[in-house]
Amino acid sequence: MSDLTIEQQNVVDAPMVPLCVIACAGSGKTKTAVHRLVRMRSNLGAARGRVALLSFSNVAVDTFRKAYDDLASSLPSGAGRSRVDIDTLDGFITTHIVRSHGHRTMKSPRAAYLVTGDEAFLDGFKFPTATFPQSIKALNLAFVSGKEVFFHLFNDQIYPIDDFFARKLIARLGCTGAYTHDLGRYWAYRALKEQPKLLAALARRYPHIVIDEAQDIGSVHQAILELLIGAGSCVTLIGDPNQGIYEFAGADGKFLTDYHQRPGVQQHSLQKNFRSAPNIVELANSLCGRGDVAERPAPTVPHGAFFTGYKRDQHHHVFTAFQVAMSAAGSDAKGSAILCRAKKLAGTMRGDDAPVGQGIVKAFAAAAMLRDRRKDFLKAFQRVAVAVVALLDNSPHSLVSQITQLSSSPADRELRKAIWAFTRDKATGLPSSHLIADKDWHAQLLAHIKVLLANLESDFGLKQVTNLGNKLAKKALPSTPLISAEDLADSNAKALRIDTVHKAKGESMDAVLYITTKEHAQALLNGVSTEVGRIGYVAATRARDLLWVAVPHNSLKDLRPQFLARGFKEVGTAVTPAPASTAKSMSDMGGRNAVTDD
Ligand SMILES: Nc1ncnc2c1ncn2[C@@H]1O[C@H](COP(=O)(O)OP(=O)(O)OP(=O)(O)O)[C@@H](O)[C@H]1O
Repeated sequence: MSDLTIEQQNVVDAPMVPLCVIACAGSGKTKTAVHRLVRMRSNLGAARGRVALLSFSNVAVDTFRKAYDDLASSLPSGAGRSRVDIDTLDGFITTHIVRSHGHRTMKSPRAAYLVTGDEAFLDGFKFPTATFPQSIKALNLAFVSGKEVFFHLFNDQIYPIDDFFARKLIARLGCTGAYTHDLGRYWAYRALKEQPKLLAALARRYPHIVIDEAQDIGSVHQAILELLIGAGSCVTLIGDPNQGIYEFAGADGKFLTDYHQRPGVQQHSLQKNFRSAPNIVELANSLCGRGDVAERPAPTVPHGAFFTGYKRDQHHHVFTAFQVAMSAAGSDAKGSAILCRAKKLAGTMRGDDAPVGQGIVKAFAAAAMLRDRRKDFLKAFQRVAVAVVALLDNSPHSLVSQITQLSSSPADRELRKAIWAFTRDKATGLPSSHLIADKDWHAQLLAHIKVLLANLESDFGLKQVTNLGNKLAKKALPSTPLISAEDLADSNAKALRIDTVHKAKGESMDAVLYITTKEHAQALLNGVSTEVGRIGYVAATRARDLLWVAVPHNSLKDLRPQFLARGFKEVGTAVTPAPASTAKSMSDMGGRNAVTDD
């Protein structure tokens, strides 16, 4: 453990009390949390309780699990090495509360199951809005001043849902055993409130809970944690309030920032940034008002924070110029990204095509694109599961969940295997998106689906609908391949990942290009007091060596003085790919004189 810094070591060595660790970007929260976990486990010795380390994404959980497996070998064999649970907070809640005990509170005769939101039977579970009825999937819950409040989001705006109506709708769905992601937390909270023995048993089983990325704890999560704290669990929070970007989902970071004020909570802080070059750490400090210290020396390659302009619909000029700067900086294309705030813009910049086909055929077409273009096999599998179930007659409401969630039933596992095989295998299952959509792709889809449905009937007793032809009609399919010619050519620009800031959270990247609107750039420059400002902060602090912020060309005049005042340098985008010898001049680009305005 000698490679920990003193501040990290202090967290690891702290007594077994609740900690509040406020840590800057790139400060090694992962390493610190895993070392702390090993120490806690070691301190507990043969004691019976388990320790839970919880975070918010599956990627973070995988990283923690690997790191724990490596480190835990240092524990003596009797130290209860395996009495540790590493999971997402929602995974923990689902496993220990909702799936095992939720049905009693939900008044469901069967165990609770998660719905994706696309199941056909959910058409009967909608709530009215000012415009059109919305699916229960869009119903959100928050605690405001200790009171449950129901709402939905539309165009980034929050709209309340009538309390009486929301409760009735949730209860009606609850009776079927079904819950959405948001409602899973609601039922977990209610189950703990209404089943005191369950709460006591859970707190006894988990006397210590450590939560990473604690700025993302929403109000319902917090209400659940408060119950566990009240029942005796010792909860440690680790996070960075400046990276709180889930306010829209009820996570305002206050639980983390105020936690140290509670009696018995020990406060810690991590202020060394291992990720970014010193001038990017300085910029981060200037945005958030902290005084964090860069652990890395300045790289010898061109590096730093730059801004530039782009013209409407001409992002590709910026992409090209950024790639030139990346090669001068020696940035790895696989470990770099173009980021933006909105999912829709990320999709447009990636060239995601508008979905084709209609109804169930559209779902299969989307699945084929997810598999062939995005290589996202899991999402493709989930889409296929929903589409196949929609082709079955009178199937149980929980069937999609039985297929897509890990189930202990051997029959469910076999069914899952069959749907996975269909998703993967282009020759006998979901046809290749390289085929002409309205001819070959659709014909193969029909033929392969018929075989699959026949097998599902013979092996699992699942009957197909009688109007299969109608459900799989060849409507709105183009007479070209589903996948575009550009994708087939696998163009260079596509080699660079394009994603939302939310997706890139927690990652380190060699080079980051943050594409902004004027409003997003202004929020970034204003600091971390708003959510959009914090989104900009998260984008900026992903970068190890190179950060570019691109703003609409016509806002450059207004924003330029503020960028320069924050320490950014200006670059133009009319850069032609240049030999490595231009690297030095890229590093020196700065101020108005060096600008090649486009
Ligand atoms: N004591 C240390 N010595 C050397 N490198 C370290 C140390 N602690 C952490 N690091 C490195 O710092 C980098 C950033 O760590 P990590 O990704 O855990 O940061 P983080 O605190 O989660 O950041 P963020 O909140 O911005 O995502 C990693 O490459 C990690 O290996």
